[in-house]
Amino acid sequence: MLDLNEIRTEIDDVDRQLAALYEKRIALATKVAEYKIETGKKVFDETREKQKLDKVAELVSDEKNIHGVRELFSQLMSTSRKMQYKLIEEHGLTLREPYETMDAIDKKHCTVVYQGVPGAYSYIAMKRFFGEDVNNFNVETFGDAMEAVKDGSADYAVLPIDNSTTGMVNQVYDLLEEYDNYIIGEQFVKVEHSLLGLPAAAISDIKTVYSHPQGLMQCQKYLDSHREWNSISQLNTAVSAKMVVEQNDISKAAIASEEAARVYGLKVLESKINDSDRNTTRFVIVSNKRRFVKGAGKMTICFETNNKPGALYNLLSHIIYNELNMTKIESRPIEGREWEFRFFVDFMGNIDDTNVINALHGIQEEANKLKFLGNY
Ligand SMILES: O=C(O)C(=O)C[C@]1(C(=O)O)C=C[C@@H](O)C=C1
Repeated sequence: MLDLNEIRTEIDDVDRQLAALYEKRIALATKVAEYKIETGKKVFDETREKQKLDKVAELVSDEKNIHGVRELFSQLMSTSRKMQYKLIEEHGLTLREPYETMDAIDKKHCTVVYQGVPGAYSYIAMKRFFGEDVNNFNVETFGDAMEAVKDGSADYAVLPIDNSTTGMVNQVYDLLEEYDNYIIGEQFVKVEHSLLGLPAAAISDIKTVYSHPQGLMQCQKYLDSHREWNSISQLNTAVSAKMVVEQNDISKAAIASEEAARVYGLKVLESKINDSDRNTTRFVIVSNKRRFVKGAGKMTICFETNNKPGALYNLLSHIIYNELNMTKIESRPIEGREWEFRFFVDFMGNIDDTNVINALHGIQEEANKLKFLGNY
């Protein structure tokens, strides 16, 4: 019978040696870092790492250990790189582009653009974030909103980015990558649909219901209980409300927000008719300036990787190693490159935090392309 304690004592002895050797190795890597600081040579040397892994594979006597020893040394070199990035940043050699901070967003003296029409959920998000009296205008598409921020006709745009039921808004993610605009705030809005009719209408009068396809889908159960109604898709929930007013027909109703009822003078025939009472949309506030609120606690970045095993794992390891809490990851196909993806990652932290700086330095050096999208 083997004695577990005895084996563990031997393991402890091996680990003591490993820890001492690890320290010796890191001390040498520190010297390499000093050399790289002086010469400006990049930390990540892919060729050297490949040679190293092949070399250590030759050093093991049992073939079964090749895989393990390669993995061990790739982790050792990964940690060595992260230590070097930290030293380089401490030396003032940052890869960060300049940015400004502000105490707060001046919500009184700004112009805000949103996509849609008054009463739409973007309009509600805008009012919630900037206040009722905000100076604003609306445009037809998300791209128009990004353009208005880019050319300065609006200081900020309010754009829906994720919904708790239906997921990411693909187009907004793609626009964030395309434009040099930055996220400086976010606003969550609980999406609560109501059935809106003309002031003279009663539920028993309704024959036709207008809404955005999402609005119809999110109220499927309610609509199933009124199968005699005819459902018709429209561009927008608020546009549907506007149509009910324009057609002035008591048999027509819209599924939209109560805010839309107020804006268009409609009557709420039934409120909270959505199937899930946890339906929430996250909106982002976007600016063309790299100016972030002091103490902002969430970062959004976007990066591309090679289509190689472990590439994503390696990039995310910078977030883990620097003890940052990743809250979201999404991927989108890269246009023109079949089956290659770009990743959007949210993690908690401020652009001035040392661990954020070190993680970004590592990702910037090791990703094909890193784009910093905001701090809010
Ligand atoms: O040899 C170097 O250039 C180092 O920076 C050291 C080291 C290592 O730890 O072995 C780390 C990173 C490089 O990608 C390659 C090797």
